[in-house]
Amino acid sequence: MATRIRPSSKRCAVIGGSGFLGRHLVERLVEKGYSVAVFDISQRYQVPGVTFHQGDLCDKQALLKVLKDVSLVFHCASPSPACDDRQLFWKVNVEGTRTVIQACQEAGVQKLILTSSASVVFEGTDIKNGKEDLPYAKRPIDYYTETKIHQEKVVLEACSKEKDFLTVAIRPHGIFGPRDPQLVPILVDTARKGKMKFIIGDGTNLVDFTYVENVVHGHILAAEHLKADSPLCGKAYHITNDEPIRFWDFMSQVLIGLGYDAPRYHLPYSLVYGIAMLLWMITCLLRPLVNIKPTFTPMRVALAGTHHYYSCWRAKQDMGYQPVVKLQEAIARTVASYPHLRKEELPFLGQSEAFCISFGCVFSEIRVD
Ligand SMILES: NC(=O)C1=CN([C@@H]2O[C@H](COP(=O)(O)OP(=O)(O)OC[C@H]3O[C@@H](n4cnc5c(N)ncnc54)[C@H](O)[C@@H]3O)[C@@H](O)[C@H]2O)C=CC1
Ligand SMILES: CC(C)CCC[C@@H](C)[C@H]1CC[C@H]2C3=C(CC[C@]12C)[C@@]1(C)CCC(=O)C[C@@H]1CC3
Repeated sequence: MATRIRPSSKRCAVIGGSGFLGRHLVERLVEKGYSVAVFDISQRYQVPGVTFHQGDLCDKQALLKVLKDVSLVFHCASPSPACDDRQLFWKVNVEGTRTVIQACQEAGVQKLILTSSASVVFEGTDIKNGKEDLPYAKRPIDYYTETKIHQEKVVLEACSKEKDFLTVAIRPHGIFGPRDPQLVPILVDTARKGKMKFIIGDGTNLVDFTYVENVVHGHILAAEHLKADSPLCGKAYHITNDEPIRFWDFMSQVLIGLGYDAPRYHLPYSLVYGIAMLLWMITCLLRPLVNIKPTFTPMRVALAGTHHYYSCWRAKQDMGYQPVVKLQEAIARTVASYPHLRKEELPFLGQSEAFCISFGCVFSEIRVD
């Protein structure tokens, strides 16, 4: 019988390595002396020593070519939550992840680290210091979350010491940092349209925002501690900054840092959530004709108006996790990294005019892409 030669434990692949988190992860892995192969549907950068493989993770043959001499795989690919395309989420996050697992097992990969999400337990109601044993959301708010739940289950169930294939899921929350295509750009876009004048709810809700380097650190620690006799096998781990902050304070700090005004008028949470729900249903009905993308989706409103912060005690205990960049330093670095999103000085607009325009915008403007 032919014996399989084990690839070095420092040979890894990053599926989704062209994305925001993926690229930060690749850069850190290279710094730590790993040899890295990136697998992604698109290539957006080049790093010396990193090989790029363009392909769809739903394509097992394409994956096999990359995974054949790799012992460790990070899977951080997903369609953007903003696309709200149920079929695509199922195809990539659930079916595609099954394909990734099969390809890993056939290629002899020993460890798979999945980027899941703390949102897998979020149903739109308060979560305070949530632990990993909270049940999965029975009624997930959006299709993205629905498929992240199935994806995490599939990966954790595949963990098998007998098959020499170990898996773990990292659940970050609200990742931010340089090059993020989501949080800061959407926030600034919303502010530029005059829609960031309002605080949804009383503004005291605490939330986790996690700096990308801390998320990367959590992934690498998980990879290095995942062994047949370790408690990590088949488990999920919250990775946060361990400094919950008021959602609206975080938004305000980023906005002010970039030269925009902080939101200050309050709107009742249930009113905004109801309107967001109504708008979402209308967009679904109209979808065969036009693709409308409202800024205030039910998920975003729920995230903006409820407490949702998580304990990372399990990661501290099992893998020695501690955030490496504190929140205030992380916000400062992030703001400094977006000079192109700074506010350009515009002619002065009176406070009452600004209020009327913004109030109208929030409810009336729907963007048609
Ligand atoms: N950004 C956030 O706040 C959070 C993100 N996550 C998870 O972290 C992971 C990374 O997210 P981001 O870096 O923010 O997203 P991103 O959109 O920047 O990166 C995702 C990457 O996946 C690739 N991809 C998508 N479909 C693919 C396919 N079929 N085959 C191969 N590659 C494909 C994309 O091209 C992209 O490069 C995702 O799994 C996401 O669910 C979890 C919690 C919070
Ligand atoms: C329009 C404003 C009310 C909000 C602007 C900022 C939001 C775009 C972001 C605030 C919290 C973010 C977040 C995610 C995406 C961007 C935000 C909604 C996720 C949904 C990304 C994917 C996940 O797995 C969970 C994240 C939670 C926080």
